Amino acid sequence: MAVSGASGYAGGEVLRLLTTHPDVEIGAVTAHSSAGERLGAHQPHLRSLADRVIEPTTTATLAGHDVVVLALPHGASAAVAAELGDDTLVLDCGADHRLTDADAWTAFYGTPHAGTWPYGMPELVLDHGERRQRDLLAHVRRVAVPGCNVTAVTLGIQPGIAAGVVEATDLVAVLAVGYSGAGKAAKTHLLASEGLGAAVPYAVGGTHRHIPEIEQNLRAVGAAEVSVSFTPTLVPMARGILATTTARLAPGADAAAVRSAWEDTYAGEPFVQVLPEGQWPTTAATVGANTALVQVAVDERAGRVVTVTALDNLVKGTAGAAVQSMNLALGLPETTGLPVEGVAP
Ligand SMILES: NC(=O)C1=CN([C@@H]2O[C@H](COP(=O)(O)OP(=O)(O)OC[C@H]3O[C@@H](n4cnc5c(N)ncnc54)[C@H](OP(=O)(O)O)[C@@H]3O)[C@@H](O)[C@H]2O)C=CC1
Ligand SMILES: CC(=O)N[C@@H](CCC(=O)OP(=O)(O)O)C(=O)O
Repeated sequence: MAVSGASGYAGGEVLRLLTTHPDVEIGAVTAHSSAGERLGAHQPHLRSLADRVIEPTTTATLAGHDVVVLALPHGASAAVAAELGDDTLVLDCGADHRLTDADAWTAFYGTPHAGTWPYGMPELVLDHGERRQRDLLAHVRRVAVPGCNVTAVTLGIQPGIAAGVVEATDLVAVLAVGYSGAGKAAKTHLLASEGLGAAVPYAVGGTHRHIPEIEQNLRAVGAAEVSVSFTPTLVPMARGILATTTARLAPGADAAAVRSAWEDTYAGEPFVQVLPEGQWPTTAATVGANTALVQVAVDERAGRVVTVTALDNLVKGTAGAAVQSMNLALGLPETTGLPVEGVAP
């Protein structure tokens, strides 16, 4: 198996998970400007791979691998994937192949649409619970790994939409997000003097590129019409997303129906846990784990449901989702090689 973008945050996290995956042998590690350097210079925490040499990302270096993970900047993956055979399993951690609507892609990303691949969110409820997305991932050879913020919002609110206990036309999502979500290349995000001790909103006012992806997911769950107001805020932590999503309670729904919608949706899910009533998720409890922690409550006064999801953007938000989808595509047990325990404090 090859990992492209191996010097970056997402590629590094894929490699960390693969070092303990029993069915995977790590082959080429490739990147761009760091080609020719030791992997250990970029990923000093990956001791067993430290002496690997980063290769350039070319057809030749990726050829001959059964599985290729692409963790490249937006726009770079389509050309690379086109050179890989149809029998190679390619998992794209970038956004290029997530959206089905080419117009929505162009509106939010400003480039031509590269196409649509099977979507790598196994827990996504389809058609009000008839199926889950995992049912569509067996034997696929292309996977679009979801956006990390998208995963947090979708997992948080989808039980209410599937069960019809919330309205999907007035969703408000506000997120606290860690800096690693922006990637190593985002140097402006790394000015410690500005970032430490500050909460910094970005992509405010309906401009964030994850909005059409969230709406696409919630339509797949069963919402006829979806509208989401989405506001992320950078907070001084390396990893983590805490997504708070609120929605109007549907007519006739009550707190008991809301509780059972959330608990029933995630009862059998290995990587999504609805916490006991009254206990709220924290990002700290998910660091390093392929786990999303979810809680829900009804704000009777406001007539709204409030759901909070915490996850590690680099694990359940990217690399863990990639490995989970890889397992499904290869016919391996879905949980293979994926930690559910976090690191604390
Ligand atoms: N960080 C996160 O939480 C998440 C990231 N993702 C997605 O994963 C992808 C990677 O993100 P992330 O790891 O954060 O980014 P980084 O900036 O940390 O890493 C980018 C990687 O891509 C390589 N690269 C840059 N340009 C090219 C190119 N033209 N051809 C080949 N390789 C190139 C870099 O190599 P080099 O260093 O050698 O130049 C580096 O290995 C992005 O699409 C991102 O949106 C998705 C979900 C969450
Ligand atoms: C802090 C930060 O900037 N986070 C990124 C998350 C990126 C992500 O999930 O990946 P894709 O870009 O592949 O969709 C953001 O909000 O855009």
